[in-house]
Amino acid sequence: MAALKGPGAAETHDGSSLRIGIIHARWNTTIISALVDGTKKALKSQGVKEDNIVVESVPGSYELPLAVQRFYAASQVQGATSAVAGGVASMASGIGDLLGGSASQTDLQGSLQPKEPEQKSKDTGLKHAFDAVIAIGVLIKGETMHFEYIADAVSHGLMRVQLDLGIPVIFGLLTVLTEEQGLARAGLEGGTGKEAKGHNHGEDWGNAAVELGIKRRAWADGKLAS
Ligand SMILES: Nc1c(NC[C@H](O)[C@H](O)[C@H](O)CO)[nH]c(=O)[nH]c1=O
Ligand SMILES: CC(=O)[C@@H](O)COP(=O)(O)O
Repeated sequence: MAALKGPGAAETHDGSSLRIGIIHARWNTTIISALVDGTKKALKSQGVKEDNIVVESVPGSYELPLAVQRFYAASQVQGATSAVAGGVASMASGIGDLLGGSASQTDLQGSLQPKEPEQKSKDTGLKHAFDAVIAIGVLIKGETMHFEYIADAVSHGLMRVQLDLGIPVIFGLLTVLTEEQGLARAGLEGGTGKEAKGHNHGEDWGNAAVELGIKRRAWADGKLAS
């Protein structure tokens, strides 16, 4: 019988034009690493290219809301800078065209020279602002009220950043009462090897980022599902 609880079958989308940011806390690293892996696996299965997944970390979950905000702003700066650089490059190539130098390279005597092989940039990823940011953290209840305060502050902080920025901020925050609960939700129930069981919630977060990234773009163009 299909599971009653959970997001159901993920919608499939072509994520090949998306640029996704992942920002994760480092507290409870074993669980975090599995969640980040699960997230990346889902992103890639929906067509997002490795080069277009940018991963950053912060010490703890409390740092996530500000980090998402600034991380996204950095991607906007990068997008604007590369657009300007692209404009200058195309102007330069236009000047080259006027001088007759774009199709072939000539030396001063005018003899035909072989064209230099095109320089392949090492960084081949997209440079536009992120289409979605996935915030990942794991809060485990301890002896004090620390957990409750952080869980509340981070949840509200991430929602606020999401609405302020108008971009999908995927809520990848586990708020669990025990380590076992955290391990199970990262697909690590029963161990970290082949025996590991449990649903890795990172996969849902990756799928949600692609779906929302694509839908937000369509909505921005006034396109609605018919
Ligand atoms: N207890 C957990 C924390 N605590 C650390 C805070 O998030 C924060 O880094 C610190 O207070 C400095 O501002 N973080 C988690 O991600 N998970 C926890 O279980
Ligand atoms: C970092 C703290 O404030 C720490 O004392 C929280 O303790 P607990 O996780 O046991 O509530």
